[in-house]
Amino acid sequence: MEDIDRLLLKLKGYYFDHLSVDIGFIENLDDFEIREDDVFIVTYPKSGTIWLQQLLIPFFEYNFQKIYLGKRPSPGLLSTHLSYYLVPRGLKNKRAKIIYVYRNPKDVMCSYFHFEKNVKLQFTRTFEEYMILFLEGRVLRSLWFDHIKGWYEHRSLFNIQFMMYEEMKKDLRGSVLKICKFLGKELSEEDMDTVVRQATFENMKYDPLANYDKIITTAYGTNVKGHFLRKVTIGDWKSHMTVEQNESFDKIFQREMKDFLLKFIWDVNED
Ligand SMILES: Nc1ncnc2c1ncn2[C@@H]1O[C@H](COP(=O)(O)O)[C@@H](OP(=O)(O)O)[C@H]1O
Ligand SMILES: CCc1ccc(OS(=O)(=O)O)cc1
Repeated sequence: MEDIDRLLLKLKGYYFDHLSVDIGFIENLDDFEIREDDVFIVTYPKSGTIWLQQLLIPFFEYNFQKIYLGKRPSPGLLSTHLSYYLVPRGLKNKRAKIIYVYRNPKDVMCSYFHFEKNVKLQFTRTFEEYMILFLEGRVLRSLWFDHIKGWYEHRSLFNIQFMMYEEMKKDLRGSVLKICKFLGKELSEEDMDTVVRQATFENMKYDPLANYDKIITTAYGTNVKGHFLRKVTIGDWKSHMTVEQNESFDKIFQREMKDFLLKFIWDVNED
């Protein structure tokens, strides 16, 4: 497992991938101009980023199409997996709004494992090996615990709304209402119906835009086997993790997340 540091690129203490990273852009992030009406979707991978995006909007630090973001239309809607300390100064000054989507980390890990397996053809790790890397933060976008704790503990710096993937899954309409309230937007019943319908899994599952098909094949090649939209369940981890793996995950989770205030939903029957 020693090849991780060759496959990934650590910049400013955070893992990026060689393929997509624009080093100059990352180095100058602090000065990137943030506008009052910008909205940022912030996630750790596999937490529901694309669900929030719905339409093809530029991925802040992926930008394969080399769109000049300085000329983005207003309001700008951007998404990022960056850690709180890497984002532009303007965000830390509450210039724009941020929606942070989080998901229970066992399902994140399982979703990420499949994504890596499907997209990166050289990926040969077993689930057991992947779990070790995930829990050590030796994966693209580094440690899940650091990501969520960093954003949550520094929330007073930002104009930020936290959303839970599992709550969106259980009550999409209620979640859209919460987002609208945060963004100061009011939707008619009809528009609300359209937004909710467009964001259902059934509607997005085979949508090439929602699955980043073009971007992914441009970046990773045409042999890519999988899609971004996969299983979409709460508690998928139960069909991946052994009792021992689950116990060791729980031990680390309890140590890392002691006193953490946000709640998590691990099971589809849980409220
Ligand atoms: N409309 C939707 N409803 C529920 N889950 C969705 C969704 N669109 C995407 N997802 C899920 O979000 C995960 C991908 O997250 P991201 O966009 O951050 O990479 C995948 O999880 P699974 O692999 O568990 O199915 C994907 O299926
Ligand atoms: C914008 C395309 C893209 C490519 C790869 C991604 O992977 S990850 O979520 O950062 O692991 C995301 C988006």
